Amino acid sequence: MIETRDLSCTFSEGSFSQNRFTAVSPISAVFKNGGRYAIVGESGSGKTTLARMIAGLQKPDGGNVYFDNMPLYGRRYKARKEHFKRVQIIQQNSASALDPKMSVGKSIEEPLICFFGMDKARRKKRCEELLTLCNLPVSYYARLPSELSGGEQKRIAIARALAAEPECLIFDEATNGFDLPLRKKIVEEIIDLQKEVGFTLIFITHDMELAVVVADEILVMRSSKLVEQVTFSGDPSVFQQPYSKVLLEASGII
Ligand SMILES: Nc1ncnc2c1ncn2[C@@H]1O[C@H](COP(=O)(O)OP(=O)(O)OP(=O)(O)O)[C@@H](O)[C@H]1O
Repeated sequence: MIETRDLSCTFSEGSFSQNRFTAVSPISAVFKNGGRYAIVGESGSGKTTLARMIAGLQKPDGGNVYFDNMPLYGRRYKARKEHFKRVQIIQQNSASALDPKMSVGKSIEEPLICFFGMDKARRKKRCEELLTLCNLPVSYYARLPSELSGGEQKRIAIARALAAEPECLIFDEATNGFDLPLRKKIVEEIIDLQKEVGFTLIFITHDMELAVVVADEILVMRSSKLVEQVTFSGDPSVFQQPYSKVLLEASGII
């Protein structure tokens, strides 16, 4: 189980400024193993920063992230390999995170070497399994990222993340530039993968329409704050806060 307790983050307002602004105000939330969660809110509300703190990539200013009650951050925090195995994050610019000179196969094999020390033959086999799992042909093994479409690059990023066999996968939706059918297809694929593999899914989006499809637990964020966290099973009246209703209305759900 992942828990954030009073987790907060501020950033400097500029290189020459002493002032700081709050990207995430203290947030306490629970993410149970194998659950599907969505963090939804407008651009700049702090969703990615919250996710990056959970992923061990952004040190908080206050509070902590707990994995089965063990705190992640200490006074001399250094990002640790075990944590990256536990939580994988697919960030908005996942395609550009792929090394353009590295073949798809090599990219997916990196975590297999790093986390499992697999030999060449086992790596290749596992890599082909992951490509198939992510609806890609095994013949893509030798391709370069530049030889793939945006949607295919996203699937490679997902396959690479799953290679680590994480407990939790954070998917920063960011299908900017993708048309709606492709966004929906990738979302459907993520849900299918979650059901098949069983990781905890934290799905970040500004689109309530996607959040209600993906998640059974929805966290609504606005201006760095957690507005509410609701368990959702199809009935929009569970949302109590006016801002959540604005998002539901904007998506045509109510
Ligand atoms: N490394 C950073 N340094 C300074 N400011 C940052 C940094 N990262 C994020 N911010 C700022 O923190 C605020 C929250 O950003 P964040 O990316 O978490 O929001 P978001 O809800 O994920 O937005 P989006 O949906 O547009 O990705 C924004 O005002 C952003 O400009």
